[in-house]
Amino acid sequence: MPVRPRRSVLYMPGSNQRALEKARTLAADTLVLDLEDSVGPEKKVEARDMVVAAVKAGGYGKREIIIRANSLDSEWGEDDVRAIGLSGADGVCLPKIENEAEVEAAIKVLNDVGAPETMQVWVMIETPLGVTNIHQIASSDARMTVIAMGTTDLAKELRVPHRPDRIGLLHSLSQCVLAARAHDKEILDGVYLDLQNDAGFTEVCQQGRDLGFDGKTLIHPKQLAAANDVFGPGADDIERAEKIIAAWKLAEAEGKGVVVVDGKLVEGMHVDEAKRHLLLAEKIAALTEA
Ligand SMILES: CC(C)(COP(=O)(O)OP(=O)(O)OC[C@H]1O[C@@H](n2cnc3c(N)ncnc32)[C@H](O)[C@@H]1OP(=O)(O)O)[C@@H](O)C(=O)NCCC(=O)NCCSC(=O)C[C@H](O)C(=O)O
Ligand SMILES: [Mg+2]
Repeated sequence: MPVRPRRSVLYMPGSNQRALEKARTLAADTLVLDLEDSVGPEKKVEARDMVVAAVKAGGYGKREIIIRANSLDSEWGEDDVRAIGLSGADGVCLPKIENEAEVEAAIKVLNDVGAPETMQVWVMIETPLGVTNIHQIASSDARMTVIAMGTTDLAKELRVPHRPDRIGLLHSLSQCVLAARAHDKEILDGVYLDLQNDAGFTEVCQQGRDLGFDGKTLIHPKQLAAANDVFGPGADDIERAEKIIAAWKLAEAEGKGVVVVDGKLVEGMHVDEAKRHLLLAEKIAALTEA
């Protein structure tokens, strides 16, 4: 899969015009314009029209634009997916996915409406059944590129408390990371709800990165800087990646398959990792270029 930065993925209610406007100026890699849980039933249709109009009006620069639809089994889901398919957004996010058939059903709606082939499908895993079936879900159609954890719903369904160490969620989170990697998908950590606790937010970002997530889903602009920092390659990573690649070139010229950099053994897989860090850093820089 091509490398694409998704360090910071900001949700906003599709019914909030000010947020849809403000998002054009925010340092988010991806925006998720929500039609599901943050929009009340009486505003669903209006919000759908608002997000489609906002995407068509443009002004979001190089930010990736995803629209979260209502479930296909709700009264709004199918019309949402149809409208999103023709909206010009980069993808549709499907909430509470529990099996591959639900993904295929949404893809059929996209294909029937003539959505571009490049339109991505994101799946949200936020129920015990979704976690249990994650390998089947992660192996579905090539349009399916990203798995996003819905940890608020999942914690409720599992009946686990929101603890700082997320002990009750760790098994599910790691299962989903494993499936994402096995099937070459990207995976995003869930949201952090306590907007007053900046230190706690940074810690949970670090935990997510260490568990293997590519980025974090967010609910407020104040969370962007820490997520971008934690999930981006830092200056140290870039310096080490450059050293590894330079040392590897020399080693190759000498016919060696291993080399030691700053006292640590480096082999081919470290070189691949170093190249990925540099590519990600390049793509991040490109996002902010005019
Ligand atoms: C949580 C909020 C309701 C707080 O909103 P507000 O009181 O307006 O915050 P501020 O006054 O601090 O806002 C400051 C400025 O930033 C803009 N803003 C705020 N939030 C966003 C946002 N998400 N995107 C874009 N812009 C935002 C305000 O407009 C202010 O701008 P300005 O006028 O220039 O001062 C609010 O943050 C919010 O609604 N957040 C998103 C909630 C949401 O989308 N929820 C659904 C997705 S998460 C989910 O569903 C969980 C998942 O499914 C699971 O199960 O885990
Ligand atoms: Mg949810």
